Formats: sequence, C-alpha cells, structure tokens
Amino acid sequence: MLESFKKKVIRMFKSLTFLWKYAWNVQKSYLVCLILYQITNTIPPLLIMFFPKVLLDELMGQNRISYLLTYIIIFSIVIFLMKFLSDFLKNTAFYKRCIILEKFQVELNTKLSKVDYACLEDPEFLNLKQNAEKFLYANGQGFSFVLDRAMEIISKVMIFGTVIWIIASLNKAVLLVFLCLAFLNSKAQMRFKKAYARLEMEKNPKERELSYFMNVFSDVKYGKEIRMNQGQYVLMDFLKGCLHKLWKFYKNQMYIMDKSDFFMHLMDFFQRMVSYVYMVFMVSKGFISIANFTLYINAIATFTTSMDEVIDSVNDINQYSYYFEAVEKFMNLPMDIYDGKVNRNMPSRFESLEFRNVGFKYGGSDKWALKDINCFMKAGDKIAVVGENGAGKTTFIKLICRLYDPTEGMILLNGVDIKEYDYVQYVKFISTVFQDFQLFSMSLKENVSLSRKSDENRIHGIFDSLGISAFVKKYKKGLNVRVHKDFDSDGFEPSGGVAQKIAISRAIYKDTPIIILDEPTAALDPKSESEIYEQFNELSKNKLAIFISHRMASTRFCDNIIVFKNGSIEEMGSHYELMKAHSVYWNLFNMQSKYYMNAESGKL
Ligand SMILES: Nc1ncnc2c1ncn2[C@@H]1O[C@H](COP(=O)(O)OP(=O)(O)OP(=O)(O)O)[C@@H](O)[C@H]1O
Repeated sequence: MLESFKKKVIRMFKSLTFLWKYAWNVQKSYLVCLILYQITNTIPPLLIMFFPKVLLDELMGQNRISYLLTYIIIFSIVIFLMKFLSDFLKNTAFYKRCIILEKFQVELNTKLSKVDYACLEDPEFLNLKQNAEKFLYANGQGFSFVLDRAMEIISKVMIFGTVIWIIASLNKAVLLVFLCLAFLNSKAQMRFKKAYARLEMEKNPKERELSYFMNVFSDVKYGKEIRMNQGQYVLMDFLKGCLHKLWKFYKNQMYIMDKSDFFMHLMDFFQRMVSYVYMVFMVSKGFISIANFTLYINAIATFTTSMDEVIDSVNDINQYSYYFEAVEKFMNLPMDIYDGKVNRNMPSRFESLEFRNVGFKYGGSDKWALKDINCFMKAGDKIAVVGENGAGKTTFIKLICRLYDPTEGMILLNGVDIKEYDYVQYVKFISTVFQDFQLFSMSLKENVSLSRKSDENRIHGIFDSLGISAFVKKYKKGLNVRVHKDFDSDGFEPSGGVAQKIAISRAIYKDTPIIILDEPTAALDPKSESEIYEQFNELSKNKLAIFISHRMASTRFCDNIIVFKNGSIEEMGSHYELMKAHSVYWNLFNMQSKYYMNAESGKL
C-alpha cells in the first residue's frame, strides 16, 4: 500500500513539475498571474472570518463609532479590491494559458505527423492519443486546470492552516475529531476519483467510435453511399449502440459521484453535529464570548469547505497524472522511421533502387503481404507493376516510400540500405500519386506545392501541359481558389479526373529522381490517359518511373514489367518477353484485350 502511495505521489509530482516547467518556458506571466490570483483569492475569506469578531469586540467593548466606521470602510475597500483583482487576474490567466495550450496542441500534432505510419492503423495507438488529448481538453480546460488546482492548494492550505490554528485554540480534542473525519473523507474520495478515472480511460475507445459514426453522416465522402444504399439505418444502429454504451459509462460515473457526495456530506454532518453541540455548550456555560463564538463558527465552516477543496484539488491532480502518463507515453513513442539512425548522407545523384530478399507482414498479421522480393531498378527505367487485386503492388510502393520498413531483407538506394539515410532527405527523392490521393482544403497552389511558398509560373506551366488551366481560369482567385467547399462556398470542387490531374501536378512539381504512380489514370478519359503517359515519358526522362496500372495497355510505355502474384514476383521482363513466355502476364493481357476485341467485333 505504501508502495502504491509512493508511486502515486511520484506520478503527481512528475506531472506537476512537467507542467510548471512547460508553462514557465512558454509563458512566465501566466504563472505570475496564477500566483497573484491565489493571493488575492486567499485574503477575502480570511478577512471575512475575522471581521465579525473584530466588530463584536468593539461593539461589546468600547463601542467607538469612528473606529467601527473605519473598520467597515477599510474592510469593504480591501474586499472590493481583492475581489476585483482576483477576477481580473483569473481572466488574464485564462487567455495566457491559451498560448500554452496552443503550443502543446502543435507539439502533439507534430508528433502525430511524424510517428510511424503503421501507428495510424493501430487502435492501441489511437486510444493512447485519445487519452493524451484528455490531458489537453478534459474539464474544458485540460492541463491548465491542474496548474490552477495546484496553485489553489497553496491558497487553501494557507486558509486551512489559519483555521486549524483557531480551532486548536478552542479545543485540541475537537480539532482531532475534525482531522480524523477529514482523513477518512480524503481516503474515500481518493478511491472514488480513481474509479471515476478508470472508467474515463475505459470509455475512450467507445468515444472514438462514436466520433467516427457522428462524422459519417456529415462527411460528404460517405454521403453518396449512405443515400444510394439507404445505409443510414445500419449506421444509425452503430451510432445508437455507441451512445448507449457511453450512456452506461456516464451512468456508472454518476453512480460513483453519488457515492462520493454521500460520503462527503455524511462526514460534514458528523462534523457539524460535533461542533454545534460543543459550541452551544461552551457559550451557554459562559466559557467563550459571543465574539469568539462567531469566529469559531466561521472557522469551523471554513474548515469543511477548505478541507474539501484541498482534497478535491489533490484528487484532481491525481486523476490528471493518469492522463499525464498517457501524454508522456505518447510523446516518448519512438519514431523509428523518422528518427532512425543516420549513417549516410543522401547521394547527390540517384542511380539505382534495389529490393534484396524483401519480405513484409503488416502489423498484427501473420500473412506475408510480400515475400522474397528481388528486383533492380535504375535511373531512366520505366517500370510497370501489374498483378491481380491484393497481389502486393501497393505494398511494394509503400515500402519504397518508407511508409513501412521491410520485415526482412533490405531496400537499397545506390547500393546503400535506405534505413541508413535520413528519412526526410530520402523522401525528397520520391514523388507519388497514390490510388487514394488526397486534396486538402487549402488553396489550389498550396495543394500542388504543399508549401506556403509556391512558384505560380511553374504551376501554370504544369497545368497547361496537363490541360487543366481552363478550369482554374474560371475562378477569379485563380490559383488562390480554395479546393473543396468546407470553408468557402465558392471553393473549387474538381471532378475526379481533374482532381487526379492536380495530384499528378503535385508529383511533377516536386521534381524528384523517382516518380511513382499508383493507378494514376483510373479517373481519366482515354484521351487524357494516353496524353498523361506520353507526357510522363517525356517528363520522367533520366528518372525512375514506376507505374501501377490495371490497364494493361499502359505497360506499352514501360521498358520493364514486374508481375506480382500472391505477394511474390511471378515474372519480370519486357512486354515482348513476357508475351512470349505465355504465362501470368500473357493471361492478364489477353483477358483484357479479348474484351476490347470482342466489343469491336460486336460479340460482347
Ligand atoms: N494496412 C494493411 N493492413 C493489413 N493488411 C493489408 C494492409 N494493406 C494491404 N493489406 C493486405 O496486403 C496484401 C497486399 O495488398 P496490396 O494493397 O499491396 O495489393 P494490391 O496488389 O495493391 O491490390 P489492388 O490491386 O487491389 O490495389 C493484401 O492481402 C491486403 O489485404
């Protein structure tokens, strides 16, 4: 038990020191405001506690009107100033803490953008992220709430100390009873808070699921499917299921709160009974004056509230230290790929890319998505990657892009394992158009350059060559028009084909020695498709260009074709060689051309 208490204290201490240091580094004035706020907040309750005794002493003693008036004026002015100042400081601290929050948000998201891509597919990671975010947002204030609470403890302890001193001067036995009750209460409250926090953690996966199903109905991406297939019913069932499960969590949390409140009020009840019976006895026997009676009664009332507040603050800090653990774990997650050990500088010129005995399994899967992959590609090569669905083509590309590292074997660039290069420098060598490419709700030029600074002339040139300049000219803002309508009702909503050409422009703009196109022409009409391949042939001179395509005709632009089957390379060679081999490629090619020929001869 002592061990777990020690652990708890260490965790709380670690979480607090982290926050203090963080806040101090980002916004010192926030902490100054917080300290001054607590001072101005501590003085009024102490004055209010003592003031009736001062007045009663004067009234029952010398009863000097001028003294009484002076006391009242000074008391009122001090209370007014303290309260105003404390509110002012509280508001100032609020906007100053937003700056700390912003910095923290940026850091969390930066981490998210750099963790291994595989993490984004791992539910455990996503739950951890959700817990870490609780540190930011829970209670509407997030971690700054803990700082406030920590400061509050100082103020409450000052008030509490004064109250203990007053009660001790009345009767030490009464104080002892009070302290025992308070101890019992604090132990119970700690248990309740722990149970509450555990439920909070457990409900995270359901909250994540709920936010997914809530989003499905408003996301235009799903709108068509839902409407055409009347998918709202099944989705609504999921939504209701999540809501119901969460409702159960909330109910259980409130049940814990009820128990906690009951216990707290019960302790309060005993304390009140003891104090009133004792005080009435003391006054009726003439052992204490009326003035001291008011002081003691005020002190006893303050004892309960300040004790409760101290317990509350300690428990809140304790609860947040669990979230802090999630933040710490999240922030310290290794970024294996991003931060990998760099042993080599990137070469100034790209020469070759080689797969040597490469095998790959996705996280959580026993199945080899790729196995025994061996191939050599050099600058200037045009490679087509073909194969049936699920054969491993996209996985092959993802490994080149280092979205994942091979499970076995290695990939070499200019003869050096790509893991030895700095990841950021390495990806500067590659431009890609993925099957599921994405355009962002930013301006058109930012979508192409993916940077705040764009070379507009180059973008215009690329758009001209891809034949999409006319679409841009329709907009007054030109390249500054915002893509999609999420934030601008005049935004540019490109058709599938134009969107694909914008994604291709992004790859051309990046101008790298390796270009990878995964189903780049799926949304293009036959004329555009043919034009794109011809232009690419021109644009990718001296570069390594890798195309994945299900349209076998596109392979005619390539000098080498890699045929995948069940995660392995089944065949490799030129179109002529593979057709001569009469195997997988020949089969795929013939199957497709048969449809065209039959259609032409009217037999389809
Ligand atoms: N993120 C993932 N997690 C687990 N398994 C995956 C993942 N992505 C793909 N796979 C599996 O890996 C295998 C190869 O998939 P891949 O997407 O590389 O095939 P493909 O040849 O590109 O298919 P398609 O032509 O349909 O795009 C498949 O069995 C697929 O189910």
